[in-house]
Amino acid sequence: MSSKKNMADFLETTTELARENNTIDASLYSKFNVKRGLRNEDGSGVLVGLTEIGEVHGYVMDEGEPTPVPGRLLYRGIPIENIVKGFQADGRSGFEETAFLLLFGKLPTKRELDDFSSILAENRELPGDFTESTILKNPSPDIMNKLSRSVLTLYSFDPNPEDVSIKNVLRQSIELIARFPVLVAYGYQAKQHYYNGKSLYIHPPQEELSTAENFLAMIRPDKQFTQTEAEILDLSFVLHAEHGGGNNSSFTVHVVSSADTDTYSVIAAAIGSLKGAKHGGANIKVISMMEDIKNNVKDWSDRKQVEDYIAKILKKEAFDRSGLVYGMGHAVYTISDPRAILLKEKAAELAKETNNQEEFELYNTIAEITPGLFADIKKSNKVISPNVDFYSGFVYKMLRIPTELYTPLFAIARIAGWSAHRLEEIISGGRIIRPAYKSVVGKKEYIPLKDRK
Ligand SMILES: CC(=O)SCCNC(=O)CCNC(=O)[C@H](O)C(C)(C)COP(=O)(O)OP(=O)(O)OC[C@H]1O[C@@H](n2cnc3c(N)ncnc32)[C@H](O)[C@@H]1OP(=O)(O)O
Ligand SMILES: O=C([O-])CC(=O)C(=O)O
Repeated sequence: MSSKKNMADFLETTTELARENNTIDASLYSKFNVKRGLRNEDGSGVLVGLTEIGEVHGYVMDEGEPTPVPGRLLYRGIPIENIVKGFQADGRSGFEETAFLLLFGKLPTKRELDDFSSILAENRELPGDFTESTILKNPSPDIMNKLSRSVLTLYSFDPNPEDVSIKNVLRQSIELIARFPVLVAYGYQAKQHYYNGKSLYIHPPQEELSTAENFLAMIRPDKQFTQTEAEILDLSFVLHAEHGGGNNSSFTVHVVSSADTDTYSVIAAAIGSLKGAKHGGANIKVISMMEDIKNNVKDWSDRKQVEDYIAKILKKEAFDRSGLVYGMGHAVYTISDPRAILLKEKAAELAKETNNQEEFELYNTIAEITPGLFADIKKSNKVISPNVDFYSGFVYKMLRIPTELYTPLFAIARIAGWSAHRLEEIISGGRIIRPAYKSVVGKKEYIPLKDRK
């Protein structure tokens, strides 16, 4: 009998095997007209669904070619800028109104908004011994990982988890929208305590506070926050709440919902998608990329020095060697992402107040020079600009929010959009999503074990 291999030795001999036998000849994709990443040849997305929830515009078709235009984002047909102006003019929080709009397809009346806000407030508290048994007993170094495990565990606390009737899915969705800030805040506190040796703070949610206010109170030992901090976080929640059906996590919601599974399974899958560095996880990557740039560029005000370093990143010679400048580029937007424009305005205000103007200028320099460098180095005609993740982390940093919470903050907002897409898939989808993969391996013989080499 051969001696037992340990995992490290086993991987040493099998990693290349896995790579070799999973590498498909790149020319076959064009030969069989495969829409890689569900993208057409011209970069536009393959049309796979209809939605009334979110609309994302980044180009217009001109003589069959996508032509860049400034980005536009609409929730249920209403431009995002008008939604923001509306609640800001009233001096109230906007996330609850936005979640209602996304779920129900209309702006709430005053009465409907009050009812919805108080239902959210009443449902924030976690059930039974959930905090002790699930969050504190099983902390995670990663809050997105903790969030998805918490969501999956909520299944066991739900008296009616499998029922996919609209009324039941709506109930589950509202509970999740209410509880996400609590799950994230407690997951963070557990990490701080068990991994970082800090004191443990479990502040109960307060009924009179908005989603953003509650979140800030729950992550701070003294529960204190300023009105400006709450307003900016609320704005960020509104801007992150929805982005059409095609973004990776909302599409995940459509795909998994179409199999007729439970709400917790669907939302856990979406959280896994959002965590990715090319999707919501980019907001954390931007911060580590900026730290790397700050450490490697001597004079941030010297455009040439910054250019040289960004060129190195694009050539896979610096930072994480992926070749990506995080926070830049988008599958739909070209010239601009309207959310990045609004977040940049907030970043400018905060940078002035908190004396972070030098760093703000560095962000702006990178935003300005990357599109040109990208075009030159990658020989690409794809038009790129800062996306929502570019300035959001910098804004959170100036709000004194710890970095590991940046992607979870995205999830606290996006649960509203995911819930709306799940309902839309259940009500209007009606077919299991099942595209085709062509097998290109050919026929092979089964060889008996004793004859294999
Ligand atoms: C909330 C959000 O999800 S917003 C997006 C957050 N993600 C990021 O900021 C990560 C950086 N950006 C990216 O990776 C991409 O721009 C994406 C994933 C957002 C969109 O990508 P797509 O529009 O689908 O472009 P696609 O993946 O087809 O890229 C085309 C080429 O441009 C490159 N590219 C796209 N964006 C960037 C970038 N920011 N930096 C360097 N190269 C880029 C790709 O690597 C690819 O190169 P290749 O042909 O050599 O493989
Ligand atoms: O639309 C996308 O592909 C990604 C995005 O910006 C989002 O989900 O907010």
